[in-house]
Amino acid sequence: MTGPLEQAGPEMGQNLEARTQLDVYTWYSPYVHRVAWVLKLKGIDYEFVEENLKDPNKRSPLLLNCNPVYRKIPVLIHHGKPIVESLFIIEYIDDTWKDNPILPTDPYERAMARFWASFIDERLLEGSKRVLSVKGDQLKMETKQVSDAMEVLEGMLEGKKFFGGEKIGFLDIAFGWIAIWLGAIEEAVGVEFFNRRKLPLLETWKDKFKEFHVVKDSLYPTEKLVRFFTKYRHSQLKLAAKK
Ligand SMILES: N[C@@H](CCC(=O)N[C@@H](CS)C(=O)NCC(=O)O)C(=O)O
Repeated sequence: MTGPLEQAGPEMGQNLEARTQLDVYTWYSPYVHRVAWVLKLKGIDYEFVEENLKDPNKRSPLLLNCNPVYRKIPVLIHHGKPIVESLFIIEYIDDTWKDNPILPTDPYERAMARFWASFIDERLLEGSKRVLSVKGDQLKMETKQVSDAMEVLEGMLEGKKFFGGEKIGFLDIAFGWIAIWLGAIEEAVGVEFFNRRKLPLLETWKDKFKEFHVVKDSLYPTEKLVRFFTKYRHSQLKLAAKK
């Protein structure tokens, strides 16, 4: 999926489903999906503007203006002001549209939620990108790091339905890509992160998360993701071989 995402009037929001079905360049982006899940969860209408990320040297003037530092998507434009970085965008949305809050209100709980969300981005999101890009002993090491992080998450689900407790919250949204993307990465690389026996709570959470109404609509066939990650892996390994 893609960005920038622009909050807009109801007429523009009505086009959302059509636009998300048609997106071609960045449909795979977990960062964009997590923002879109929150916008949908809160019932916020928005215009979805797609960015073609194929050529790293070609970025739209809109993206370059909105995110001159990282030149990455997603970006949320609200009242003409851009907000970047998916987790910050989600916090901004939660602070601005108060219905269906997803972050805890308690300051300590909020700080912890931020801590775990950044743990997940570093250890799991970046970790699984590294898994896709290496072979041999390095692959074993990176796979173990991701599996260890999964075990930490399993422990956090003890006695809970969702990471947010009884209902889906900030961490479920931040971790959500795991439920959808990680299995496809396992298949593309031929490794195992999700061991049903070792991680039964995460397995149950994964199934429940995928059933959640805002998530259900955004799922892609696993084969499409596996094909995407296989291609990505080949290009990364080819690049590494040239170095
Ligand atoms: N930490 C950022 C990561 C965003 C990110 O990596 N976006 C990718 C798409 S999945 C991107 O824009 N890549 C373009 C590039 O690196 O040039 C976030 O949470 O929003």
